[in-house]
Amino acid sequence: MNDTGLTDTAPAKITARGVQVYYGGTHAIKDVSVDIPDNTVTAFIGPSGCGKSTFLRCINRMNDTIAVARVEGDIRIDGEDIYDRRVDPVQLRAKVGMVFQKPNPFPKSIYDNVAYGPRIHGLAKDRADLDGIVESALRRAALWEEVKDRLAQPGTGLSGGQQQRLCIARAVATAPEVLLMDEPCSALDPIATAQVEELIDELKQNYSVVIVTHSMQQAARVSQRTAFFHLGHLVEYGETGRIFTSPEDPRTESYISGRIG
Ligand SMILES: Nc1ncnc2c1ncn2[C@@H]1O[C@H](COP(=O)(O)OP(=O)(O)OP(=O)(O)O)[C@@H](O)[C@H]1O
Repeated sequence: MNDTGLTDTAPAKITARGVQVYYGGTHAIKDVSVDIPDNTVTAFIGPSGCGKSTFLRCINRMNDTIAVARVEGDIRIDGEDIYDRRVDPVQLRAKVGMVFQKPNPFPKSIYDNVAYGPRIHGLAKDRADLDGIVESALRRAALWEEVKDRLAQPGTGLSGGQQQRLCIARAVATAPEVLLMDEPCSALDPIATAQVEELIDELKQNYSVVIVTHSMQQAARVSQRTAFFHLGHLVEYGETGRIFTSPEDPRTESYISGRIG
């Protein structure tokens, strides 16, 4: 590992090279290169406005939906350039699922929330197959036992923590390989947060999970690797324990000791 965030060993799931993001005249991400491994939780931390969410959104081309945003550089998943003209962003987002800060279930039943992606991507051959996909996604999101008897009820009727797990179930239902989470616990109480954190730990068995968090405690609890961003730069990236106990860059050290941010 060198200090720019590149690994020399195992092949990375996600590789970024020389990524720049501009919002009109604002240069939000400055020459970021990073290798993100599979079956790992990677945390993005840093002060407000440093670009964590912007960089996360590059990984499933969500910045394409922002008219003033411009992304440059190279981002690959399993070696495939996700910005290649032949890549359909809708297909990409099935492969790279995203969970947002505020739980945002669709105004549909619990079942239909989870079935939505598999339906639009034609992943189920019949109703029984779809039922199986929905059940398996809800189980992966540790929600099945709580909702199996009320699948026809609205997703919006669940508690905040349950809604967030429903959104995780919706994301995993399309058999993604990468899960992006943008402050997924910030609207949750401590008990729901603990449940979602436990779930994140389990999800890494099947996915490369990347989480933006404002909570250093959360980054320390859930992630194996941490990337510290500051003013659009990726300042330091490495094994989470090392970043928190012996950061190499004075900016990282200032942030984790509470002097900036
Ligand atoms: N849609 C947008 N249009 C214009 N500028 C934006 C947009 N989104 C973000 N920015 C700017 O890009 C920079 C990085 O913002 P970003 O939201 O990625 O930071 P962040 O580290 O995730 O912040 P926070 O922790 O506060 O969510 C900031 O200067 C922000 O004002």
